[in-house]
Amino acid sequence: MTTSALSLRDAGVRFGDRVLLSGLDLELQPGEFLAVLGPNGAGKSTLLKAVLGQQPLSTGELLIDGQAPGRGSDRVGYVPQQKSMDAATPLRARDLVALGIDGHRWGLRRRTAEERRRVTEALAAVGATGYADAPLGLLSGGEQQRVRIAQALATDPSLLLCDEPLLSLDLRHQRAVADMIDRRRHEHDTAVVFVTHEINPVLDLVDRVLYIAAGGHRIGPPAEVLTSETLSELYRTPVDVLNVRGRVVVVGTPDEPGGCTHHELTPEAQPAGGAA
Ligand SMILES: Nc1ncnc2c1ncn2[C@@H]1O[C@H](COP(=O)(O)OP(=O)(O)OP(=O)(O)O)[C@@H](O)[C@H]1O
Repeated sequence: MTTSALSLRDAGVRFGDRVLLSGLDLELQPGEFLAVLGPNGAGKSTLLKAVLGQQPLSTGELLIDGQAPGRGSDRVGYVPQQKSMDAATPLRARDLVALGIDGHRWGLRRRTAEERRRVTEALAAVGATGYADAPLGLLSGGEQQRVRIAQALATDPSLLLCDEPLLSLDLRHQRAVADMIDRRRHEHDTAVVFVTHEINPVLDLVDRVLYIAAGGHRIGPPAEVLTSETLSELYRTPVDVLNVRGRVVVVGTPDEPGGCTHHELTPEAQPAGGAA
């Protein structure tokens, strides 16, 4: 039997009286693409922190490739939420990627030829060779995001964690970044955990969705989880999954500012029975 890239058994996280996650069971297979959805404060980033070994579980068990999580593990690549980089930052794209390989080591030392080759390869794999030596602060948001992904993939991890990697990218760059991650998981069997508020750009790539809300969580294929019935149960309030002008949108969630939608689904992925 294949070892799961990520295994969660009865996993839970609570802060005082506040239960964020409980009874979470998940076996994520190598190469599988899991989208993690849910309103602000639901616990999506906390789940990533648990996988990174930065947040202990309150209950249950978490294994990566059959082993306990640990900080600085080569087995896990992490693309953190995008923060704009200071234009004056002295780091080059190449330096950031190199930190993905040896950032956990203390002190200055000369990088080996093998390490330099891995950095060059990682940059080439995301199409960033052209700006490998450019200062990071001068790159566009989309270019910086490619470099972050190169950094996360430089150690050839078996599990890639992405926290809102499409944030502030235009549609073309969203697609390019999503396709890059998709190619990686197909070519290297890298499992992907992809936290996002906007499912639409990756819906055709996603194998399963983990939707976390105050009423608990659901895991399954998008067409099973993203339905009026399931989301109404999760939010404990009537929520509709609608088809509007050829797009499916989720309306009625308590976290919608001014009633606008936060998920848009493509018509092909419209959950059975979920459209108006
Ligand atoms: N160490 C901690 N102690 C107490 N509360 C915490 C701690 N870490 C996180 N929280 C709380 O847990 C909740 C979940 O936070 P988390 O960042 O996981 O949410 P999220 O689903 O990623 O939200 P967003 O979509 O806004 O990024 C938040 O209300 C946060 O304040």
